[in-house]
Amino acid sequence: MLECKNIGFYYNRSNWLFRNIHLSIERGEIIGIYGKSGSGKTTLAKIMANYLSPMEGEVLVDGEKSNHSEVYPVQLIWQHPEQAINPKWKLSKIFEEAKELDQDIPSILGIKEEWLNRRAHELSGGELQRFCIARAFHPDTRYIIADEITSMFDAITQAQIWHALIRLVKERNIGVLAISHHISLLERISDRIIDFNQLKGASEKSF
Ligand SMILES: Nc1ncnc2c1ncn2[C@@H]1O[C@H](COP(=O)(O)OP(=O)(O)OP(=O)(O)O)[C@@H](O)[C@H]1O
Repeated sequence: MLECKNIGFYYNRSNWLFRNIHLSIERGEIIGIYGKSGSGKTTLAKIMANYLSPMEGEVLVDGEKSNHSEVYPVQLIWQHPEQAINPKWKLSKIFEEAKELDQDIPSILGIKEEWLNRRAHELSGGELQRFCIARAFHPDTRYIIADEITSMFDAITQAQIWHALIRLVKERNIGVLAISHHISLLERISDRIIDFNQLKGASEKSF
């Protein structure tokens, strides 16, 4: 289980962004989360993926705090794939770096052989995002935080990407936190849905 226990965070000492966040994600479960722009969803995602440290509380991954191992078991996928991939690299380098990736992952995600010889700016955002998703499926990954990962794409691309991602996480028993402003998308993909504002307001309740 991926657990947020009593998490509190601020960027500015005089103004807590949120406090008392309690949230648990089981392996194999997909939780959808929505909420007002600027409410702190991306910040919580960064805390859960160990990019930021909370001022209060702790994140436990299957009962353990981060041990700063090489590959963190919680992988974050961002909204903007073009910012997550070095523009100078040929895409084949993504897979050269991620040597331990299962062979079947690129084809499940619809990654075409011919894309591997191109650089990031020679692919569309939807094509590029498939590489970011593939890379997140390291054998050590147990949880994925998906922060608005398809919001820039058309409905068909969005459906294709989520269809593949759900197949991969269910096969591998990976827990997912999906952040989106599109509640209709969350309704289609999630096992349960949480309003981030409720999460922020719930001092005692655990989600
Ligand atoms: N590095 C930073 N330094 C200072 N303030 C920040 C920083 N990053 C984010 N913020 C502020 O923290 C608040 C929460 O931002 P965050 O990106 O977590 O919200 P969000 O709920 O994900 O928003 P959106 O739905 O628009 O993506 C915002 O007011 C934002 O301006």
